[in-house]
Amino acid sequence: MSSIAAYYNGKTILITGATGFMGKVLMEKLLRSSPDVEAVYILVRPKAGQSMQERVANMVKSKVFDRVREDCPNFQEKIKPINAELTQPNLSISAKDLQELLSQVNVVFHCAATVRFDEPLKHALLLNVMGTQQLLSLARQMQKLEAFIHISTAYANCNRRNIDEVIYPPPVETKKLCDLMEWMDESVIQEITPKLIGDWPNTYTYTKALAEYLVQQEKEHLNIAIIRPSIVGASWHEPFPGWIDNFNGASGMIIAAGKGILQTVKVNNEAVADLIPVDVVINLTLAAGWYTAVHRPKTMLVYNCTTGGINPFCWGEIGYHVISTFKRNPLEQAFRIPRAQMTSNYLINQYWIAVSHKAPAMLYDLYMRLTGRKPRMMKIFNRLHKSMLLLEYFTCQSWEWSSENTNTLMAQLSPEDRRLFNFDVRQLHWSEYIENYCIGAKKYLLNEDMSGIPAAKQHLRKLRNIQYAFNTTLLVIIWRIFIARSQMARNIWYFVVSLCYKFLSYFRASSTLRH
Ligand SMILES: CCCCCCCCCCCCCCCC(=O)SCCNC(=O)CCNC(=O)[C@H](O)C(C)(C)COP(=O)(O)OP(=O)(O)OC[C@H]1O[C@@H](n2cnc3c(N)ncnc32)[C@H](O)[C@@H]1OP(=O)(O)O
Ligand SMILES: NC(=O)C1=CN([C@@H]2O[C@H](COP(=O)(O)OP(=O)(O)OC[C@H]3O[C@@H](n4cnc5c(N)ncnc54)[C@H](OP(=O)(O)O)[C@@H]3O)[C@@H](O)[C@H]2O)C=CC1
Repeated sequence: MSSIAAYYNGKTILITGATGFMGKVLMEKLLRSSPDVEAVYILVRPKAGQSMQERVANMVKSKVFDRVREDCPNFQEKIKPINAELTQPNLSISAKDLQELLSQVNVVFHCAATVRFDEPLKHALLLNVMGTQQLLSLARQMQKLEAFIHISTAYANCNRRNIDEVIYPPPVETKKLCDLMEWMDESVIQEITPKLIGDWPNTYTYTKALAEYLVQQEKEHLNIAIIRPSIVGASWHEPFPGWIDNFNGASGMIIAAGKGILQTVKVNNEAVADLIPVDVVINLTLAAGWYTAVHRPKTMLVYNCTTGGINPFCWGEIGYHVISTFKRNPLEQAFRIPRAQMTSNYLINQYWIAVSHKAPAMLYDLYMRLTGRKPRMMKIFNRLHKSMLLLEYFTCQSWEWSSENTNTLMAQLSPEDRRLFNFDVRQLHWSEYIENYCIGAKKYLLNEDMSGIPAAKQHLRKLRNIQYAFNTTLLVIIWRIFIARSQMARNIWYFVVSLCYKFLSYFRASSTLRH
């Protein structure tokens, strides 16, 4: 029997961020592998006009729980939602709920965070740092707590090239920064944010670095481990190959490439693309929870959860596999044929943006206007360019993460645990993974049926014909203008035409002689 699965049976778990991408996969795996888990408390806030109860009811119906639904049809009875808002004092948890949590919880998995790169500093700080601090002080009061697992990011220390499994000194004293945020005007904060975050590319990675330091400060009082995943992508195997439900990380760009919208992207083709499948991260998280609770390591362990050092794959190779998969399995109603110019050269990239993004968008919008419809392509491209600008920091350079703690943990697992909670990325076959990623994005994110592929291929053929016709017309027009204006161009043109004519006459004469 798996020790990890056995450990969670009978335990009470608290998960923050359970409605998010990783939280859902964590909850699913936990409920499926340890069906006798006592209860899984999840902190959920009402959102977009939906109450907490409505959100949870919708969530448990989602595809991600299909496997667990089959194995244990009453799995949702184990899920106990708690109304909470991590940015509010005491997390906005009612006194009754709080008592229940403090007396019951054995393991905390803290996944909630804002992952947006453009989040205003104040809000990122409130949620990623102060929210974590509040949760830690709650955890200190939990009577039966055995482990606290904090999900950070491998890019929390992206201002360094080599990142070990240690906590680095924080860029600033958190308390001072929080005090500043309290009295300073929002617009001033916005203005000084680049100065405050310094070497960090965005408020997300900066606040995750601050949160790591806070977590470490609790190591004397709590049994803690930190997991640092790199760019979390679609699942490798579980619950289904290619399962994905949001546009974060590389997913949005992959889909934009499949739709033929993204035709050029600024990347260093040789830089390592440190993608990590979501199920690998979750297996490591559950294994680390078990190890922290059962073996109680003397020091707080940080686990870098990355692929680059073990099984590297470059952005250039990702681009190649994404495009070839989408040519074989096209997305519906593509804007253009999938193709990707990938370069780290600013000028070349700007050229391709003008030629293959802006020009087609303008032409398309003109066509929409002429046919009495609302233009929308330029707006989509402006949004895409904004996203590309925020992501290029991660696609134009490489980092090296050490993974000793992760490897040591793997060595501690029984063969059964290693099979059920596999996080050995040496076995990852990239081309197969990328293919499943693209198909998963098509099926689970865009809700496209695989039976629509012949029609999508037909649509691509139509786009190819339109493109050929357009290019030929353009070439003829340019040439006609050129000939009309330049004597030299005319001479070249007559020379080429007479050469062709002579060649044809010779060919015809020699074939007549042969007969
Ligand atoms: C050949 C190709 C190779 C690929 C080669 C490049 C890969 C390049 C990856 C680098 C990856 C670095 C990753 C760093 C390492 C971490 O730490 S990964 C995790 C960290 N967080 C993230 O990835 C989040 C990054 N995203 C953001 O911060 C924000 O989305 C951005 C980029 C600022 C854009 O903000 P925005 O313009 O306001 O757009 P956003 O609100 O996100 O989306 C608006 C709507 O469009 C939808 N949407 C977004 N994208 C799409 C899409 N593509 N299609 C359809 N709908 C979409 C959204 O679902 C959303 O819908 P609603 O929720 O409004 O209904
Ligand atoms: N995705 C990735 O590529 C990576 C993620 N990580 C880390 O993994 C963790 C999970 O990320 P991921 O699942 O992708 O993120 P998601 O954005 O999918 O999920 C974030 C979760 O946090 C919750 N949350 C956000 N704000 C609040 C709030 N104010 N109060 C309560 N809950 C809140 C969200 O709830 P709601 O549904 O209500 O919005 C959601 O459940 C994060 O800590 C992130 O930093 C690390 C590396 C890469």
